[in-house]
Amino acid sequence: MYPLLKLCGNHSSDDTKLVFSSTADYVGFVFAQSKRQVSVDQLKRWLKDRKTEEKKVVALFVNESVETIKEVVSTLPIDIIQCHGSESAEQLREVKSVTGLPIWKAIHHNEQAINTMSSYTGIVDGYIVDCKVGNQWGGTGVSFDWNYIPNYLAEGKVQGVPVFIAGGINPSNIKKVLRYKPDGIDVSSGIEEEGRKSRKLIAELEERMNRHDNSTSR
Ligand SMILES: O=C(O)c1ccccc1NCC(=O)[C@H](O)[C@H](O)COP(=O)(O)O
Repeated sequence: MYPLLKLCGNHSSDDTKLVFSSTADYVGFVFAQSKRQVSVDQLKRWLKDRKTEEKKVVALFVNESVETIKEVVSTLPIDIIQCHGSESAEQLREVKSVTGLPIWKAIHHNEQAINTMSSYTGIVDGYIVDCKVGNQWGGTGVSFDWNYIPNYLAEGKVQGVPVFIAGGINPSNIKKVLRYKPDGIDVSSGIEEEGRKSRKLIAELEERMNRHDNSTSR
């Protein structure tokens, strides 16, 4: 079984075209402050000619107000809201109740991370376990210690929700992370060349995940 694949941080019309022609299950767009930040108007244009029902579109926020999140998701065909900051369980409950959309929470690997995860039990619909570097919340290209992956997967199982592994995954190390059998993987920097999503790197990633057969039946 393949893990689910999320390709995140798409920030141009070309990136969007590429990831929609890939075998990714989820395509992610960053609304938070970042070199990959997108605006509602840009995304409206880029998604106009895409068959958005073929992929799930994920909107990523960092410590954003409920009002702004509501505005973004009511204007665009967003399927999932990903909160990638230090949002509390109560804040996520409110986002979920106001938008009616599934919520994924990023968990930044550290000694308290499993406790943090359990504080969201029953509220969130999935997790992205990522690496925090300095004041950057994500998209760093840096991996955490993958020996901890089984602990995160076990907590996801207890909660009955999928756990995606993120942070520094690329075509060269994908085989290693797949050995842990994560529910999903989330990649951004590892499929970029000169800051843009690369057809070649996406193809290499898919090749190493053996997802080619799948793409024809989607
Ligand atoms: O991608 C960003 O620039 C970003 C900025 C602020 C918060 C989160 C961000 N990205 C989150 C993602 O979903 C990435 O896919 C994830 O962090 C993995 O990134 P990478 O290590 O570059 O593969």
